[in-house]
Amino acid sequence: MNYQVFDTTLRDGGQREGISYTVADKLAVARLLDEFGVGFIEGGWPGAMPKDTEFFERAKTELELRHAVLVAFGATRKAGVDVAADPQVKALLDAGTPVVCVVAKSDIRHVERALRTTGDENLAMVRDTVRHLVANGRRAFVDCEHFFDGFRYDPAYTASVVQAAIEAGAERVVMCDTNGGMLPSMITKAINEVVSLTGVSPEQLGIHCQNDTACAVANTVAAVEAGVKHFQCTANGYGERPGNADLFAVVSNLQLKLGLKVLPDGCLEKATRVSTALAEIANIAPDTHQAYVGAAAFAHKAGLHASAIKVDPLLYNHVDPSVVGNDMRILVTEMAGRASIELKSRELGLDLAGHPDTLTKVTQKVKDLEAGGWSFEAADASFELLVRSELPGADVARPFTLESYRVLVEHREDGTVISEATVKVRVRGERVIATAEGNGPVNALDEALRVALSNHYPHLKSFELTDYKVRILEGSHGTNAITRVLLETSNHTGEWTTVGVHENIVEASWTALVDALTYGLARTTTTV
Ligand SMILES: CC(=O)SCCNC(=O)CCNC(=O)[C@H](O)C(C)(C)COP(=O)(O)OP(=O)(O)OC[C@H]1O[C@@H](n2cnc3c(N)ncnc32)[C@H](O)[C@@H]1OP(=O)(O)O
Ligand SMILES: CC(=O)C(=O)O
Repeated sequence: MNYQVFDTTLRDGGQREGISYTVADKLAVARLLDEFGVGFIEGGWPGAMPKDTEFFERAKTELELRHAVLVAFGATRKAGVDVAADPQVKALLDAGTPVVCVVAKSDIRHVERALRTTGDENLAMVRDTVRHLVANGRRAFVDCEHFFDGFRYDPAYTASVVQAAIEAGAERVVMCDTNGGMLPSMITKAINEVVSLTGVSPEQLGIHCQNDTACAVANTVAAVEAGVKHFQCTANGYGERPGNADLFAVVSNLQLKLGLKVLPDGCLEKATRVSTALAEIANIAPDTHQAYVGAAAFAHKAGLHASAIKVDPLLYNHVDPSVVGNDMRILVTEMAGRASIELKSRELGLDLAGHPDTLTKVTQKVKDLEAGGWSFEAADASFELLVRSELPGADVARPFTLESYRVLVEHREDGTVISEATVKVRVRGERVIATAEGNGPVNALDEALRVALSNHYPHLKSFELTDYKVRILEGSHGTNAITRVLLETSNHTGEWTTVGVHENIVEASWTALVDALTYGLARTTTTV
């Protein structure tokens, strides 16, 4: 493959606030990145952190990579120090990777003020380090820190760093937008100028963009369009400050928009799964709105979109979601039209194509309910029950009818608070009264209802309430706010979400609870 996809999730990605990979995490991340087909995995800075040193040690026996080669990251030798005597450079060789990437100063202001040395000594540091690495059998890449800022300030000096690295044997010189302040047009201009100033081919250059202008992906793509074939990215854009160029967006753009083959066959469709798995390991909630791989990347809310999608999904999707392993979803909200309802119902296994009246009724009902505070967007189970109840010959068998319920909350002298609920229901012709305690009113109601239904529906036992979200919505008069409850229930076959809305939180919860049990029982009994 002509292109070098260089991943630095384990090095620059780890510089994101909140991420702290263990060595086991790092090994797991490397395996996933390899599965995704990247060509290079920068694993960390051996010698700087014990965890990174251990990672490279363990990688020697525990990592079997199919696509990628491992890269150790470090810095050029210290100013005034013999390269062979520099312990950081020695640690890079000890890591035993085929490739080493060293960061070098390429902005004369940094050389003089941060390194506190001369331009000539910095060039010698670059040359010595690259030659030493190459002499020890390593492929050497050089990350030119603050390349674009430096090139604007003193083009001749920055160009001389590039030339020094190439002449010493560096395979790639990577132009880093370290402060992330560039825009795509600035990247293109600088690359064209550096190529003509140095005579270095764009193919010998690489790109590494921080995301401080929110342009890291665009800047990376611009560099590739300018002829650069090595690009550095991180999974999900993790990295220092606002992060780096998101690997998944960059490779998807290059493959799907520019038609460049940057990953091995069959890898791009793993993007969504790998992105989510890497978020789990980083212990960061996946960004649902992330381009290409987010859960909402192909989620459509607007009725007009749905009506066109009904004709052809590509009318409102920039690519087929399956090419990156994602799915399209239709959201049902007050913005839905009949087409949204039809498509969402189809997603849930209900064909409403021959039921125009039902479509109209459900659409209006959703709009009316949402105006009153309901939200079906995240409550597919309640939506499905609503559709089924509007179908001709309504096919939802309610497992019980309610006569009444009552909940008491008791604060005892010793400070404990106990809730007790009594429900009176009719189940298959039988009147049942059941009472139960719980740690809160909703828990007590749930318990009491289960007791009441358990003889007729023994598999209710497997249902578990897994999430309970409450949102207080402003009422029109300020004082009469209403409550929306979203309830997530699961059993061994899956999970489902229901919604309830009322001025009274217990009643809102009861509505969501009844839908949860009704829906769950409909899925697990043949009687419904
Ligand atoms: C742009 C980037 O993101 S590059 C990646 C940056 N990543 C990290 O810094 C994470 C890991 N870093 C560390 O663990 C530590 O900073 C270490 C181990 C590398 C160095 O720690 P210390 O020796 O305590 O030095 P400290 O961090 O205070 O300062 C950095 C030193 O490296 C020098 N340095 C900075 N860049 C370079 C370079 N490209 N080549 C050589 N030396 C460099 C600085 O001049 C400074 O030297 P000094 O100690 O003689 O003043
Ligand atoms: C090397 C690097 O991470 C940077 O310059 O941003």
